[in-house]
Amino acid sequence: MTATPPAAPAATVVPDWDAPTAPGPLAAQVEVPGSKSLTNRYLVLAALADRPSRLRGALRSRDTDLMAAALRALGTGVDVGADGTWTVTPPADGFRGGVSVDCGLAGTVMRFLPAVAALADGPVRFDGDPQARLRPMGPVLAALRATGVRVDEHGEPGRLPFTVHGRGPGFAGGSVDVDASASSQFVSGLLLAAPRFTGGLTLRHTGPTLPSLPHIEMTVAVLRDAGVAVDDSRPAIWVVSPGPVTGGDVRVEPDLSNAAPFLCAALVAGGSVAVPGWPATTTQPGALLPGILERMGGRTVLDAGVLTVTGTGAVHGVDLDLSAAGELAPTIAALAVLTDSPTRLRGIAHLRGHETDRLTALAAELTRVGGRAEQTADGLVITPQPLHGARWRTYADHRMATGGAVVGLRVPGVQVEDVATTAKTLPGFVDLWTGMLAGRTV
Ligand SMILES: O=C(O)C1=C[C@@H](OP(=O)(O)O)[C@@H](O)[C@H](O)C1
Ligand SMILES: C=C(OP(=O)(O)O)C(=O)O
Repeated sequence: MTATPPAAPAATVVPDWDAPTAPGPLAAQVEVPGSKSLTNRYLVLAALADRPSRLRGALRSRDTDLMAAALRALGTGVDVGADGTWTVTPPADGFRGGVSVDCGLAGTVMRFLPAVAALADGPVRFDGDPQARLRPMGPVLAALRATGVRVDEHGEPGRLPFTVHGRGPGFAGGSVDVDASASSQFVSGLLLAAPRFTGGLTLRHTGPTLPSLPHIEMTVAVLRDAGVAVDDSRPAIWVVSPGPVTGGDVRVEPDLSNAAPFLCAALVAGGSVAVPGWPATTTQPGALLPGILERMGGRTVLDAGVLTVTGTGAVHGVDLDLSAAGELAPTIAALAVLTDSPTRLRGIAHLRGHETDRLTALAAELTRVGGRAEQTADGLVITPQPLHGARWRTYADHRMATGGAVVGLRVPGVQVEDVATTAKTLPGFVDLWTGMLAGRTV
């Protein structure tokens, strides 16, 4: 008799997703859900505000659910109505300590909430997914310590897990030097809570580079919209005055970075993809997409708030500094392997500290499908080659998954591992993608 090994529990088996090839030129409209970055900023500001707020068009996803859960643990009321409107009620008696925050893999949760926790009336413990424990946190913890907050680290220095010992509503804030070359979120997180420090905050960036400047401008813009005085007149120095954060109603823009794979599909397959709700002006780094896609062979038209991208199937390589918009890099890198000339992406060394080491992950997966992809000190060089199907690994990274979908449009047999990881910021991704390929309005 042969002994059969016990079957693995069914729940651990996640089937790969066969990325569909494009059936022909596209003619689709895709309604992209709300911006992760704006939703999580508005949630934090609403929790710090002087009255309840309502968020319309907010993103419902793992990262925003984690932010809501953390703010609830700290004593904030966060309710999602049947029509998708979020109501946020700040805690009447200040933030509650003695609680834990699960950051998942969300940079916005792990970087935005430690400064809020400094206002809590006791210790707040932070932890997250195994991969979250690899993401850099040190400059945030050092800045809090420099202003008198006790922080206990429980693992590797400068990483999750750690405990912030809240100083209560009388926390003074002060003046800090922060090296934010590894993530703009170090700056954003400290600035967002700063109006509630009794002395406000002066923050000076000291590092050699500063990625994702639009995301810092987004932070300054949402603070000003909430009535907070922010002086950003000197380069790399921000001064936030103490004062009330005005609550109220806000509408969240669509997530332009999540629009990227859909818009890229028009270049790869030919035809057109339209995204409604495209803002005329925005601080989202996705605002750079039309210019990038034009350089790569697309035509873009913004008319009455609808961005339409039209392609022919011919895609060209580019030399691109993506430091302002690093979160677009996985999608652009996936597109770049389908071009007729090499691409160089620069200014994105900090992607090594994203959901995964994205430069290593992209080089590995683009090579696995037959492309040539080499890492440089601050980016990637991608040279198109004849491609073939393969299992596309995703490393728990939503943008690796959507990148695999882009490659699969042209390359038969791309099987995307754990496509459900897209739920980090875009839970309905597969339905939107298949709807787009069927030429529907989705
Ligand atoms: O503040 C934000 O909402 C974000 C800032 C950026 O982080 P980095 O500066 O770490 O790249 C971006 O990549 C991330 O997706 C969202
Ligand atoms: C870098 C990203 O996320 P996070 O907010 O977790 O840093 C991203 O969404 O590309």
